[in-house]
Amino acid sequence: MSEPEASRKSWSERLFGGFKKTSERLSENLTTAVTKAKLDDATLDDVEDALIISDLGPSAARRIREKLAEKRFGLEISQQELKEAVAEEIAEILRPVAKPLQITAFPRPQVILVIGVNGSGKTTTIAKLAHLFQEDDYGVMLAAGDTFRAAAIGQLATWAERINVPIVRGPEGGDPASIVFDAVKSATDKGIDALIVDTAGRLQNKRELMDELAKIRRVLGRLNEEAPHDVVLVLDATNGQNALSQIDVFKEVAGVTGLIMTKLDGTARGGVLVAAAEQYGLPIHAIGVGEKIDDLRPFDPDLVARVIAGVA
Ligand SMILES: Nc1nc2c(ncn2[C@@H]2O[C@H](COP(=O)(O)OP(=O)(O)OP(=O)(O)O)[C@@H](O)[C@H]2O)c(=O)[nH]1
Repeated sequence: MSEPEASRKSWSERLFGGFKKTSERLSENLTTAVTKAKLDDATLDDVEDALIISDLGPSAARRIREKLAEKRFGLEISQQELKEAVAEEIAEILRPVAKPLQITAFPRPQVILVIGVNGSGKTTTIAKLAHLFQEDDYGVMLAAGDTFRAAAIGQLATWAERINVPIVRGPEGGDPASIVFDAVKSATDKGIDALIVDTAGRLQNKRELMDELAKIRRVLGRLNEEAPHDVVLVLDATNGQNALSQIDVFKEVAGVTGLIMTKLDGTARGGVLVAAAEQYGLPIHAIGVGEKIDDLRPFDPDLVARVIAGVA
C-alpha cells in the first residue's frame, strides 16, 4: 500500500476536511483551557478534561497531560504551541500502532477475514481495501461469507463488479465456511494474492457468531495452517466509546489482529481512534473518511495526529 506524492497530498486535504468536526471540537476545548500564559496545574486539568470530552479516553488524556507537564510545566505556552504539543503526544501514541496491511503470505493467497457489526462500514471497507491492493498490482478476490442477509451478498457482489474483482458467493443462509473453503481453492488455482472474506456481524448472538467464525477458522486451517492471516475489525467512529466495547467483544469472539476505523468524516468523535490505540495497542491498518472507493488510506500517524489536534 504505497502512495504516490500527488495522491497523498489530496488525501491529506481530504483528511483535514473529513476530520473537521473532530479537530474543531478538540481545538475549541483546548482553546478554552489556555487562559493563562504559563502551563500550571489548573491549565493541565483543563487540557486533560478537553481531551476526555473529545473522546480520546481517560488513559490517553492522562498520558498526554503527564508528558506536557514533564516537558513544559511552568513555561509559557501559547494556544498554538499547546495544540502542536498535543499533536506531538497524540502522534507518540499512534506511531506504534500504525501498520498498513501487507501482503506477505507464502503460499498465497493471504486470507483476510473482515469482521464487525452490521452497518459499521464492513462491506464498503472490503471494497476499498481491495481497491488499495489493486493499486499495488495485487490480484484480489472477495468471498461473501456474510450469508445471513441476502442484501449483504448482493452489496458485496455489486462492489466486486464495480471494481472488477472475482467474488465467490453462495445462497442466502448458506454455510459461510463452505463458501470460504471454495474461495480459498479458487484463489489458489487462480494465483490470487489476497482473499478478503466478509463475515456476519451478529453480535446479538455471540455464541452463534463465535461458532461460525470458529468453523471458518477450522476449514481454513485445513487448507493452510497460517490462514486466516489477518482478522480485521471494522469500527464505526461515530459510535464513540461504544466502538471500544466492540473491540473487547470481538477480541474475545474472533481474535482480532488489527483495526480499520471508518466514518471519521462527519463525526466529532474521531478522538476515539486515539483511545483505541492507547487502550488496546492493536495495529491500525487504515482509516475511512467517506463513501467513495478511494476514501480509505493506510494510517499515517503524524498526519492524523495533526489533523485531530487541528494543527495545519
Ligand atoms: N461517511 C462515511 N460513510 C461510510 C464510510 N464507510 C462506509 N460508509 C457508509 O456506511 C454505510 C454502511 O456501510 P456498509 O459497508 O454497508 O456496512 P456493513 O458493515 O457492511 O453493513 P451491513 O451491510 O448492514 O452489514 C453505507 O452507506 C456506506 O456507504 C466512511 O468512511 N464514511
